[in-house]
Amino acid sequence: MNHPEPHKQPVTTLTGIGSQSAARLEKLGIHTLQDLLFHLPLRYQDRSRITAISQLSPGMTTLVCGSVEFTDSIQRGRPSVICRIADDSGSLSIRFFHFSVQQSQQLKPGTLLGCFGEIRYGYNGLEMVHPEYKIVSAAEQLLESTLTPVYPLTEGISQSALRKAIKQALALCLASDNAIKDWLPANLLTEHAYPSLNDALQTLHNPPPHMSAEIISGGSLPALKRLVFEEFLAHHLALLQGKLAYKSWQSPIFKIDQAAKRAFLKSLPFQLTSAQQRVSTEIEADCHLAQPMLRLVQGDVGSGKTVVAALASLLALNSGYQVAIMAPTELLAEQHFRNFSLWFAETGHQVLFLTGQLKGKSRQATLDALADGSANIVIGTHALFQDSVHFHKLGLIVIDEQHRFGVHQRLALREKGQHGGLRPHQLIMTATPIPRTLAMLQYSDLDISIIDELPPGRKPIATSVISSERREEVIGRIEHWVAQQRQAYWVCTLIEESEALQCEAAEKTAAYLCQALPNVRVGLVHGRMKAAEKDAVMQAFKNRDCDLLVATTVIEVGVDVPNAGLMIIENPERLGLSQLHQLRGRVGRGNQDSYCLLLYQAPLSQAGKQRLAILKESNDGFVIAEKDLELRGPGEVMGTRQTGQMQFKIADLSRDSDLLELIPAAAQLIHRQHPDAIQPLIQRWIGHSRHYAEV
Ligand SMILES: Nc1ncnc2c1ncn2[C@@H]1O[C@H](COP(=O)(O)OP(=O)(O)OP(=O)(O)O)[C@@H](O)[C@H]1O
Repeated sequence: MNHPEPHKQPVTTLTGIGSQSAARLEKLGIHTLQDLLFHLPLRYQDRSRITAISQLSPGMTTLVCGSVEFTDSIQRGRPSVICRIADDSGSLSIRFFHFSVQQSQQLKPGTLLGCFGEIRYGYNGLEMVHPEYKIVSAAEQLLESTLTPVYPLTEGISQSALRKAIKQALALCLASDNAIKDWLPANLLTEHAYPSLNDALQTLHNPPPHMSAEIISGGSLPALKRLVFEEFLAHHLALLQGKLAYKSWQSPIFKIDQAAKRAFLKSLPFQLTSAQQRVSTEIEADCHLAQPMLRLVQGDVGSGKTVVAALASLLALNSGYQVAIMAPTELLAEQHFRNFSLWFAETGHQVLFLTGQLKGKSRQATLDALADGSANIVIGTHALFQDSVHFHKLGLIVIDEQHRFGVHQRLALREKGQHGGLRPHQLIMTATPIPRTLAMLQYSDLDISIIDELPPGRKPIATSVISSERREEVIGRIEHWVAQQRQAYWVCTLIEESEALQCEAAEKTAAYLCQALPNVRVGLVHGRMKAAEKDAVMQAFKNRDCDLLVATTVIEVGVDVPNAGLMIIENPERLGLSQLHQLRGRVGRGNQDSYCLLLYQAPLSQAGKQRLAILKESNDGFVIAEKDLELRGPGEVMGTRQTGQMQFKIADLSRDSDLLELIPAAAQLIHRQHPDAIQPLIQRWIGHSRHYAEV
């Protein structure tokens, strides 16, 4: 093949890969030769030397070679064939299953047999069970000059077929005049002592035998580090690219109406903290430019992000633009709706509510009001960005709790929000402090503001870790608490994926608590209730018509009832620390004492207790997020709970996160000195994802 870019050729150009195998390889995400090159081994086998039989011990996976002494069929237990081989140092039983008569006949006494497999204890001492084997005329024929790669497979593709395909791909793509281009500049490679792309791929697919398999798969090998580095860099560049692309659009310039701002602030029952003021000023500066704002506001639970969003909205409204505010749950959307309706009541701006639950005529009326501009602010869930929603003049999008939506959704929304040649400003709010290194991957397309101060008078939430064996005692405490005119939450957590089970548990708990606490007015809220029902319960709780709110984790974000100062969280051991911190943040929102009881299911491991103790010791979301990262590793923290998280081909966050901090400087260097490398790097690792590159 003399293709100028052989790595872009489909796998069917290889000998032995027909359309059927190609379809199977697609399941591994392999379409082109380059995909094959980046399909790295899971581990390696050492077939570069033969182990003498006398040196074998159980658990070893190794190559042995000996001449056959005898071969016997065994009918006892699972039918098998036992072949005894011997070298100069001793003899070993090899046990085969599913062996045909023909296969056993090949193993005649005196035949030289090489076997690769694991050594175990058998009936008669050590044995090797069902190894890969080869009949040879000399032991040297068994030896391989490099470690043997073991690749992740898919049904219908054997290890040897994949090895052959990758070998061919390497030969075609890495031949000197056809080499796959190395887009990392030489000075970057030298700085980090990384090998070239060509060398890295050769090494990873065919490492020399002196490299230990652990070093390779443990992530400390420069060849692997280099590829991971390149992959992280590509993701970072893609996000930056998205930011630059968005920033190159025109957006409305919001004027700052000082009198309106003063009047608005005066109508609030509190004064802004200096952190809220600082962040508001940063937002004003962004929105005063003709390029769109892309700003993330990070603030710990209860730090007062909502009012900052309201001030940003005021800017848009006073400049004649509409505002869309998206919250991750109906509950939170409803709460924002109530707050905004109250705050903007005097200003004459119309605030509307739109969720998937809104149907028929009222939905149509809302859509009409947004389209003709009679509605100024709309608050809702994902439903805001459905195709049927058209804005008259959308100037600002606020996305609350954005970590729930993930990178891809955020970028998709950015695209949807455009109108009339102008792109709306975007403000993104999150209460989940993401450790700095991970923020680099999640948020490098955003400017970040941090509200690092809580409103005055907040007291730390006293947190206790209590065994579920003391459940009755805890229930007694609620009675006492409610008698003091305070309110409480009881949060039921179950395996998160099963919302149905979670709701069922909450229903049972509510029924039990109703019975156990006859003087306490118990409410129930869970994800399967209709919006109107939920709203009624929440409203009752807010109005103090309900003392104890039994809830699932739907109340995790945003819910704000300052008189509720006691929270019991059942089975906290099932949740991540940051999520627990969010939940706990529902209390401690006023200036009275507040408590959180983590009612764990006994027995709990030492490590589990240690994890919960972190919450007891700290009330700072950033500290907790860092500890969570330390304990669970970035894979867990970023991975499972996030939707739309990044998919990596090679990088593994739990192994490679130490490389993340090198990335911003490398990205700057590429932007400054090698801008031509940006697109190829993005394409190599991410492809033509619209979500990243062009918005
Ligand atoms: N500067 C302030 N002084 C006193 N109270 C404030 C101040 N700012 C906000 N609050 C009040 O603090 C509470 C929490 O504010 P808000 O709901 O905006 O927090 P948040 O940052 O969105 O928290 P969460 O992430 O938990 O939803 C609200 O009752 C709000 O009215």
